[in-house]
Amino acid sequence: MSPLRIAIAGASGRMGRMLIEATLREEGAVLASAFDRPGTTFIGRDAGELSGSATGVLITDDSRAAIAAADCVIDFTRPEGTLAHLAIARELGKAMVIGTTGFSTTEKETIAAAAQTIPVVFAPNMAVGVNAVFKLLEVAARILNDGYDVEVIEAHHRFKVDAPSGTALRMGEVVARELGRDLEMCAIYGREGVTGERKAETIGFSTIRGGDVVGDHTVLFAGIGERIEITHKSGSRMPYASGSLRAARFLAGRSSGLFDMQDVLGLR
Ligand SMILES: NC(=O)C1=CN([C@@H]2O[C@H](COP(=O)(O)OP(=O)(O)OC[C@H]3O[C@@H](n4cnc5c(N)ncnc54)[C@H](OP(=O)(O)O)[C@@H]3O)[C@@H](O)[C@H]2O)C=CC1
Ligand SMILES: O=C(O)C1=N[C@H](C(=O)O)C[C@H](O)C1
Repeated sequence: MSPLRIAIAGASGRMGRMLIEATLREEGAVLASAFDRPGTTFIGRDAGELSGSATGVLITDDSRAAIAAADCVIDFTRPEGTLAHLAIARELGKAMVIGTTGFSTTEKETIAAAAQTIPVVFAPNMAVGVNAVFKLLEVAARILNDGYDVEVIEAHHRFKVDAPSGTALRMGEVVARELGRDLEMCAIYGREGVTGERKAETIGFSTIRGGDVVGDHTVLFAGIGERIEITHKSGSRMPYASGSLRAARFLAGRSSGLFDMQDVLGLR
């Protein structure tokens, strides 16, 4: 069988570098191309340079040519970049794994529309452990149900541009769905001043940004006389990259459809 050809978008970013390293290690996959936006320092340099291994693949700013050379694009950039790459992937009939976070509702609808013609895995967190936590949250919410206040706390590095994290929002969605609530109606994003007493049906979000924290998430169920905390801590970005390659393999041979890591991991 011919190897799965992978294109990495945002190649010189934190995740881009990790994805190049993971692709080079992945059996049955090859790094077909690596690209970044025009003006980025690493254009024209070897894609392996940032992780210390020569690949012969140069980072290009020609996104169309890079996508054309691959079977699947893995994209961890910014919403506007991802949507531009998605339009090209759709036109060329290529699969796409999207890890970017911070999309608006309308932008998410654009992704869903594209997935009617190409296969897409779109997930705020590709790590197996985080996806296991989503399942644990369903169970916890089902059992605890009433009488526990739900708060989601997340911490990330100082460079992160969106808040709350996509993972924190998904955790909130998972718990809200299980409790029969609509997150859009019950989410509280930070508190300040005289807020009044906490309303029972709300789900609160707290965001910490600092240093090089890779990504920590806790969901707190606070009752009277007891507290339950479900926590995931990332020590490395490699689990996100490995999960993305697993997602790319999952898409091989599919013609269209919108999936997330729960589908990839068979957790539905
Ligand atoms: N789903 C998951 O498992 C995970 C998701 N993420 C998400 O992935 C995204 C990227 O994170 P991270 O790697 O830390 O970010 P970085 O800022 O380190 O990297 C982003 C890369 O994308 C490029 N880029 C920025 N804007 C555009 C654009 N408009 N068009 C094309 N390329 C662009 C950047 O180029 P330049 O340097 O020139 O700005 C850079 O190379 C974030 O949304 C983050 O939340 C992160 C980790 C795990
Ligand atoms: O920006 C990051 O770094 C991360 N972003 C994702 C998110 O917003 O949930 C996933 C992970 O937490 C790292």
